[in-house]
This record gives sequence, structure tokens and C-alpha cells, in this order.
Amino acid sequence: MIEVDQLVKRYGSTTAVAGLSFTARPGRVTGFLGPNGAGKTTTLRVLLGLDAPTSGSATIDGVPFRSHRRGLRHAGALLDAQQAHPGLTAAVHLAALARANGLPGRRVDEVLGEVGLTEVAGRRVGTYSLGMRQRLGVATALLGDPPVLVFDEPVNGMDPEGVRWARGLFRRLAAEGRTVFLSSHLIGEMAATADDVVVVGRGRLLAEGPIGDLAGAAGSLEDAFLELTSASVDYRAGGA
Ligand SMILES: Nc1ncnc2c1ncn2[C@@H]1O[C@H](COP(=O)(O)OP(=O)(O)OP(=O)(O)O)[C@@H](O)[C@H]1O
Repeated sequence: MIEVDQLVKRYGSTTAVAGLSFTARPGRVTGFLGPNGAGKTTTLRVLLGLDAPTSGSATIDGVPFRSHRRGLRHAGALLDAQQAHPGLTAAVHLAALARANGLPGRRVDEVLGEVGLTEVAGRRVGTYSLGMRQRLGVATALLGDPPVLVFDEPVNGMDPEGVRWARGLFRRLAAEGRTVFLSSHLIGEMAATADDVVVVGRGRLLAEGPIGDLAGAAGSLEDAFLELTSASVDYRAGGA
């Protein structure tokens, strides 16, 4: 379970997150939606202990991520597909992470198989396409077999086969009882993948709940999203 409670994060005079509260539950895929600059990445960074909150809290099963001694066994995340050193092979990258986190070496082969990278595991990550790096990021998140998974724009750069694969994986992870929390700008993809959505704008909660409730009222998730966020968009083409 992910719980964000009255979270505020300021960078100097910029308020990236302005008192945000929401919950993402086990057994559900929860989509995290919002226009550019809404504070999604900042929220995920605080949730994963990469940034400290100005006030409020973001916890995983009631505890801030940094306080979890189980590390990758407790939560896995894909925040940046460039996280692996380009000079390392995928196998070496994952093996080092497994060792550092006290995970069994067999997990490396298991997650490489899970994400479809077994054949290219001996290639340097610098030669990977963006879609392959995204798959490696997903493999990294899965390494500790954690109950909570967080993915920031996971299908960015994936081809249609990759997008379909990722959708199936997220659904299966949730069906196994895990909390799956993902941000994406691809509303159609979110409509096909998520059970629940959390919509933010300018660092505030705009809506939270089952996707059907939100989409049903407006006609589609895209219509609901555009209506909800129309007052929270900083940049718009054509001066509209
Ligand atoms: N390290 C930082 N220093 C200063 N301002 C920051 C920093 N990180 C984020 N911001 C600002 O905080 C606000 C929220 O940014 P954030 O990246 O969290 O939004 P986002 O919803 O992830 O956007 P996008 O969809 O474009 O990725 C923006 O105004 C951004 O410029």
C-alpha cells in the first residue's frame, strides 16, 4: 500500500507538490496522471526516498521507503531508464544490484527472462534501444520480488509489442496482490491498464478513484482528464 498524506515539496520558491494526499492499494494497478509539471515525478522521488518532503509524508506500507530495511525486497521502481551504466552488460548490472541487496543470483536470470532480455543480457547497456533500457528498468524493479512497484513512464519508447507486454505484466503483478503504481501521459494506455487513477494538477489532487467512475461521468478517461486539468495546464499550443 502506498499512502501519500498532505505531502508538500518546495524547491526554493517553486512549490512542486502542494498538500497532496492519495492511496494506492494492493491488488490494483493505480495510474498517476497529470499534465507536465503537475508534480508526479517529485511525488515519486519523495516516495522512494530520493528527495525529502518539505512537510507531510509518503509511505510504503506505513513506513518511509528509506526506513525499510528490506530495500529492493520491499519496493521496486523504474524512475529513469538511463539508470544503468552504459559500459556494463545488463547481466553484470543486475548481478551487482542483487549482490548489494543480498538477493540470490538466480533472480538475475529470472528477471531477464521475465522482461525478454535473456538473449541480449551479455550486451553493453549503451547499445540498447530506449525500449530495451525500459525493459531493463522493469527487470531492476522486479529483482527483489517486491509487493510494491512504482513505474514512471514505463512504456515510453516501447514499440506496440512492448507496450502490450508491459500492460500484461502490470495486470499480472496486480493480480498477484501487489501494489502497482504507474505514471504515464498515455491516457489510452492508462485506460487499458489501470483499475484506479489519481489525477493531479499543480501539485494538488484533482480526482481519485476507480477508472470507470471517472471515465463514465465524462464519456472517456481522456475527456475526464482534459476537463479536470484544464485549469492546471501551464503550456498550451495555439494560445488556446
Ligand atoms: N530539482 C528541482 N528544482 C527546482 N524545481 C523543480 C525540481 N524538480 C521539479 N521542479 C519543479 O517542480 C514542478 C513539478 O515538476 P515534476 O517534474 O514533479 O512534474 P511532473 O508532473 O513529473 O511533470 P512531467 O509530466 O513534465 O514529467 C515543476 O514546476 C518543476 O519545474
